[in-house]
Amino acid sequence: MPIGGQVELRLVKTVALVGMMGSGKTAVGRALAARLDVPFRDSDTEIVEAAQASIAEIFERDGEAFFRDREAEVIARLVRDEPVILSTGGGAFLAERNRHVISEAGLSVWLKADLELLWERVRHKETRPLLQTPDPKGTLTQIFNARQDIYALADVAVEAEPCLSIAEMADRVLATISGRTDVLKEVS
Ligand SMILES: Nc1ncnc2c1ncn2[C@@H]1O[C@H](COP(=O)(O)OP(=O)(O)O)[C@@H](O)[C@H]1O
Ligand SMILES: O=C(O)C1=C[C@@H](OP(=O)(O)O)[C@@H](O)[C@H](O)C1
Ligand SMILES: [Mg+2]
Repeated sequence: MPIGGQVELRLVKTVALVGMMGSGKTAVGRALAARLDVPFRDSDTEIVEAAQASIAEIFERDGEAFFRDREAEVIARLVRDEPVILSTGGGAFLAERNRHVISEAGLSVWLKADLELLWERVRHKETRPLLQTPDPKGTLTQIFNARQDIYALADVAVEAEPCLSIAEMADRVLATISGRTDVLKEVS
């Protein structure tokens, strides 16, 4: 991908996007992969395709623990392959096994958004089973508070802001990691 003239950047290490539901992992990850011309993977999508069922159906039918096991398998498989942009599900980074495989093979990037922005993004969607409660905003707040310290373990944090489009967020991630020569190599 040519950036700023003749410089081309080649992804040599998987970049795993982590963070809360609604932080933009899926949307920004897809844009970032397109920008770098590398494959995009989303752990939720892989699970859904393998199970031939939605995330909500898997939670309902098989339970969250089953989903978390499939999620760990998918992430371990994906980080072994060629470097990709990998968008994880919001709960994935909580598990030590996932943090471990991601840190062995890739760079973790936390898309850090405040609660109001997250709520605006998830409030009208029914695709996230953890928010199907009588008080979804209260639940989101609890999850947010419980997870912040764990997301902070990521290698890099990138602030999400309401004024930034998906493409601008992808640019911001790229700008943040562009100095990491272990992740992006300049090809002339
Ligand atoms: N920077 C952004 N600007 C506008 N909308 C966004 C942005 N990032 C994400 N969105 C939208 O917010 C919603 C949640 O984004 P998504 O990528 O699914 O988040 P995650 O995968 O982290 O749960 C989607 O409708 C997506 O299109
Ligand atoms: O935060 C979580 O525990 C979850 C986040 C979801 O992914 P997104 O973060 O992409 O919405 C999905 O994996 C599942 O609903 C559980
Ligand atoms: Mg997602």
